Amino acid sequence: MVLPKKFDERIKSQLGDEYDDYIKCFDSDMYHGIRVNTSKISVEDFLKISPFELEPVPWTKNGFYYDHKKYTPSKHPYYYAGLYYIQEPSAMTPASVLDIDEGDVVLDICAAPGGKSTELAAKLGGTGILISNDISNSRAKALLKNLELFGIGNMCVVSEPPNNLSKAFEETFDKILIDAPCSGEGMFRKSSSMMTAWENNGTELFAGLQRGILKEVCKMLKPGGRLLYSTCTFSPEEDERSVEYLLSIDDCIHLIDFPKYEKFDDGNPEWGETGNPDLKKCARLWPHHLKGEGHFIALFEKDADAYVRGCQTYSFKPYKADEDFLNFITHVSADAGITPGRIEENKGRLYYIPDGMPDVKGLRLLRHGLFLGEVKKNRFEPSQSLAMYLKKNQFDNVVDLQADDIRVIKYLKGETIELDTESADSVDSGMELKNGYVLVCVDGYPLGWAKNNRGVLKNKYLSGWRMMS
Ligand SMILES: C[S@@+](CC[C@H](N)C(=O)[O-])C[C@H]1O[C@@H](n2cnc3c(N)ncnc32)[C@H](O)[C@@H]1O
Repeated sequence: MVLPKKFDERIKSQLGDEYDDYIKCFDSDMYHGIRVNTSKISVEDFLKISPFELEPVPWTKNGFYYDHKKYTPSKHPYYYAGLYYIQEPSAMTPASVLDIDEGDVVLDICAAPGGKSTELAAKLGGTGILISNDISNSRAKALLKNLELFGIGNMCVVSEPPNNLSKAFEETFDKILIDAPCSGEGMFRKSSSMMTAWENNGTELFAGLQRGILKEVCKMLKPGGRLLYSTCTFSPEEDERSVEYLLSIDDCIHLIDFPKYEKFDDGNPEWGETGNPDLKKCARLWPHHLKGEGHFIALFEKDADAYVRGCQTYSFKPYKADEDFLNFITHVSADAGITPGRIEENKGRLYYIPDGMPDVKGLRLLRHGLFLGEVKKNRFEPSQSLAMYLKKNQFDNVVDLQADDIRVIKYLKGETIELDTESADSVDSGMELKNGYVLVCVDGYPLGWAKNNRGVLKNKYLSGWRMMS
């Protein structure tokens, strides 16, 4: 492994005696992990059905290592059911360190493709709101898909530069995550292209970007709110010195401690410019100390005075439901929480707007709330996101197949499937399958829609989500 020369010199001086241990890491493969989507399934229940042998990631409750030579979790039907996210284990740390309380309004400002947003959303447990942003529109599309796959409805996906967000969301958020664009030194083992990018860009470019983001983000945090800053790089300019930058521009913001796994290192005041001893409150994850690729984490809190500004909530003209939609929604149980008074219509597309949604008008939105489906001539077509949002028992016409049933793969590939009426595929005992929309599930977890006509299921799985070969 030939590391970029400038990086090699710097890391040698940073690590001193530990340099050789760090270099030895490149003799072995990177670590691979999955993180259980606790908004769909508890860790305990997932472990009962897990198709993979798993080993816990010691610093997060729902993270596990898997053997990537043995398993391909991205091809299993449970992945399509949104039961887990495939994530490098140290990247699981930021969202696990940022505590989320019921009803929080949360911003993930550099969110794509959603590794941390999906966990923040799961921690909200259907309460509050998550605003997930990424400056790159194409990356924000992948973010939206991952949030929808996770079954998240109380969210908004935005693609804006931070200065536009800070104009719209003054002191709005209880929690903010900045998983900053960085030089990615912790990704060198994952891909040698990261080293080429490092050589082309260096660390200064990212340090500048990070300061631009931090400057805007501190304006959006509520008094008493918490902000987590993370990178997957080791360079002091982007870690301790970015933290010092934030402390220098806002007197109300200070670093706070958080519980650290025993193999996390403290931040290093000597790598900053001010020698601020509080930098020890940050955490550094090094690949030669633990089973992960590396990360840097800093947790901040904004001083709270008596006054906490509320946020202006989104106002909309509630949709006057037409008959086709009303017919469909009778099949959805009330505990799914889709109250007709909070539905907005835009050119035939219906969105459920969760309570407490901030005013997002004027922003470049990819999604606000839960996309329910489209009203077409004489019919309502439910969306893929609605299928993923619902629990099996919240729809009254369900086909539940087992993961090893060949028809699951056929369904995910977009094929028509036939039901074996003899063996009663609809697991809901006594429930007779009706013609019309059915929620297709795998082992009790929704995958998408199909339209039943006497045991023949016409495939309605979203074409862009289909399983390839
Ligand atoms: C480290 S990645 C985020 C990974 C993501 N948090 C996850 O866990 O999947 C950084 C992201 O920041 C985005 N980005 C870069 N500059 C930005 C800016 N000024 N404002 C918002 N996002 C930005 C990039 O497009 C990139 O997707």
